Amino acid sequence: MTLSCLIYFDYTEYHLGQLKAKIAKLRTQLLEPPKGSSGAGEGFEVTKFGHGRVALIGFPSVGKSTLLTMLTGTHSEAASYEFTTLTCIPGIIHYNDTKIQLLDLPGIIEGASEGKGRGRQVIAVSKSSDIVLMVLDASKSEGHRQILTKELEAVGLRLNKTPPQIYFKKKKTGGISFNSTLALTHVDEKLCYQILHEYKIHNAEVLFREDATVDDLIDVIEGNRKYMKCIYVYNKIDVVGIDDVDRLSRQPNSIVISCNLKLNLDRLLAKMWEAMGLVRIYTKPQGQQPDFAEPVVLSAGRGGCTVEDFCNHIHRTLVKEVKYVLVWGTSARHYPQHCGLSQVLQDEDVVQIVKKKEKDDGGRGRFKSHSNAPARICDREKKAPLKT
Ligand SMILES: Nc1nc2c(ncn2[C@@H]2O[C@H](COP(=O)(O)OP(=O)(O)OP(=O)(O)O)[C@@H](O)[C@H]2O)c(=O)[nH]1
Ligand SMILES: [K+]
Ligand SMILES: [Mg+2]
Repeated sequence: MTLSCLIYFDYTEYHLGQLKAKIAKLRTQLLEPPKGSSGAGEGFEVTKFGHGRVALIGFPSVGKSTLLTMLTGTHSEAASYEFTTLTCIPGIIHYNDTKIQLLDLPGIIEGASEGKGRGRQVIAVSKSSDIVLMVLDASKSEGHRQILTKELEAVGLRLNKTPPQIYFKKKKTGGISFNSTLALTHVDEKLCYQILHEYKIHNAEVLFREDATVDDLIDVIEGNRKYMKCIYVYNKIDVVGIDDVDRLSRQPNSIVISCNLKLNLDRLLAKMWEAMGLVRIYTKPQGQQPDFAEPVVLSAGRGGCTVEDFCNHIHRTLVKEVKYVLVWGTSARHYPQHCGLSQVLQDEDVVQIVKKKEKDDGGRGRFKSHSNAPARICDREKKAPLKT
């Protein structure tokens, strides 16, 4: 069913929508890196390493370098003057049997997205990361968080947001078909046409599945937005009052720390790990103990990490050979559970692949010694021991 828009838009609304589309278009053109370059620039071309990448973003002198040194042990010069750091400095965090690359970056200021300071390079590096830690000085203006969010939004980064629920597909013919599954209050058919017209799109299918805004529609048409998780890290809580600490720590996606007093750094690591959505899978060869020393580490992504993702990670042709898999862990209803390729795996699951030509050994040779098994599996086995 199509619900057309019931509200009345005046001229200003249409005009504003068109203007927004024009600005978004120009910005995209402006930000395109020159052909053949990654957009990062000298001092910023750091090779990816480990199971995930985290960027430290913030105003100058909020304590980014101090934090990198504390969390990774890699020294990054810290000092009381602004712009101490001028390039990208990588370090490694070892956490939960995984390696996370942490990147220290120069401080950025208002206007960074337009190239002020090393803003462009810093933002290009953040875009290549899996999550962002926005480091803020707890004693400074709270407006800093909004300024930085705006700078990152200007270059297509969307922090702690999910992609708009708008289906959009360009067509070769047929004109524009505009539909929605609910009443819309921000965009109507005419406004949508005008915006598509701005992009010289005359044939397309548009379906609104939520009451999205003009900005959401432009994001979907532009298609190059990056949706990332961001943790707001309020540093230097040693110099502010307890009321401020309390207030800041209650904000969503936020954590308060003090590098000087080594306060709350373990909680920061746990929060960072959680935000990264990594899934550790332990493999168990036929008739042998699981390999608890080195997990296969995958990113859960939006749809979760499936058995198929796991197989593809090991070898690209493996999927074709799989009859089914045996799974132990929180994703299994009973031990071991026979699963297909679509089973969504969870952190610390144990997986044994049974290939088409192989005989199922029933998961034998498992967990004789539980000493180094993931805690969740040990707990479960204590309650209902496995038959071997
Ligand atoms: N009081 C207090 N000072 C801190 C803390 N962490 C860092 N600092 C100080 O803040 C100053 C700036 O630290 P840096 O680590 O250089 O900050 P930065 O964000 O890397 O700065 P730029 O590289 O210039 O952007 C230094 O004098 C640090 O000693 C903290 O937890 N409390
Ligand atoms: K500094
Ligand atoms: Mg620094």
